[in-house]
Amino acid sequence: MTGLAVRCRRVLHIYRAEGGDVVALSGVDLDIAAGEKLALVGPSGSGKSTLIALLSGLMRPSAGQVRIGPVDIGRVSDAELARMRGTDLGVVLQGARRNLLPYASVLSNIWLAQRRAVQVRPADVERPERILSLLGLVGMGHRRVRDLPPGAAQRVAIAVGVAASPGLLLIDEPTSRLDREARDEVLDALDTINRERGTTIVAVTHDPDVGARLGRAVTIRDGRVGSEGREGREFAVVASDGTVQLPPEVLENVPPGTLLVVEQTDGRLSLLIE
Ligand SMILES: Nc1ncnc2c1ncn2[C@@H]1O[C@H](COP(=O)(O)OP(=O)(O)OP(=O)(O)O)[C@@H](O)[C@H]1O
Repeated sequence: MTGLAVRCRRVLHIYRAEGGDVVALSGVDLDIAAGEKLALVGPSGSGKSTLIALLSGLMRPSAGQVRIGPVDIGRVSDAELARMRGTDLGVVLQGARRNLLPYASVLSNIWLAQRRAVQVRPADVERPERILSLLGLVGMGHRRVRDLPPGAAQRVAIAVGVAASPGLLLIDEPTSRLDREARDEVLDALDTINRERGTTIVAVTHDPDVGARLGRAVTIRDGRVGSEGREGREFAVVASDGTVQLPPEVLENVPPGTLLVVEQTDGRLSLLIE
């Protein structure tokens, strides 16, 4: 299927924990066009994995709207959500081998991932050999997953993630613990999938080069969109409630409660400390 667009509005997510509730996301506004590639970056604990879990339909938001294509994840039935997870949404968890059956062959892993889609929309499902070729894995179909080097295992995990031809591929840390060559092969594979199939790709990463390579890098900070990098420039982002996060280096000099005067002149917006 072709790429799916994503729309998040004022997304809030709270984990109910014994020691007290944790607000993991506190008003995320984010639009991703169909067929776009995007990196989610940000400090540890800022909410990236929570956002990916919501986009992959593993959890529903506590409040706000998460829309994948035409579907509102918060309102759709459990059965429909389960169908989407086996077909429209491809998920690659952190650590390639967590996504794979180690004693099965590469081709068996791909066939298993296609089972649901073969029943629901067979016309969209590509031959496994074609998927191997998309990911630069030609000739590896009969190898056992446990015998593969880390870079190839990561590409097999991605092959499994895209096996059902999803419109949205979500991938957590696609290049962590890979050497430079393997990392480039993984990034090339993501480019090929995006270019040839129009799949929307969202990757969580701590690697700034991955963010730069994907073209758009959204920084999640304190459970919200903190800033966005495009073509080497970093931008502040206005949220739907009108708030803007100041960059951390600016925030160091502006303690909470500081009064600012906002001035707008000829397309220029200035914040002045009184
Ligand atoms: N199952 C859970 N129960 C309670 N709190 C959780 C749970 N999962 C995550 N959190 C908390 O929610 C917040 C956001 O966590 P999340 O894992 O989404 O951040 P992250 O940006 O992905 O971090 P990392 O880069 O370390 O993976 C953190 O404060 C975390 O401790």
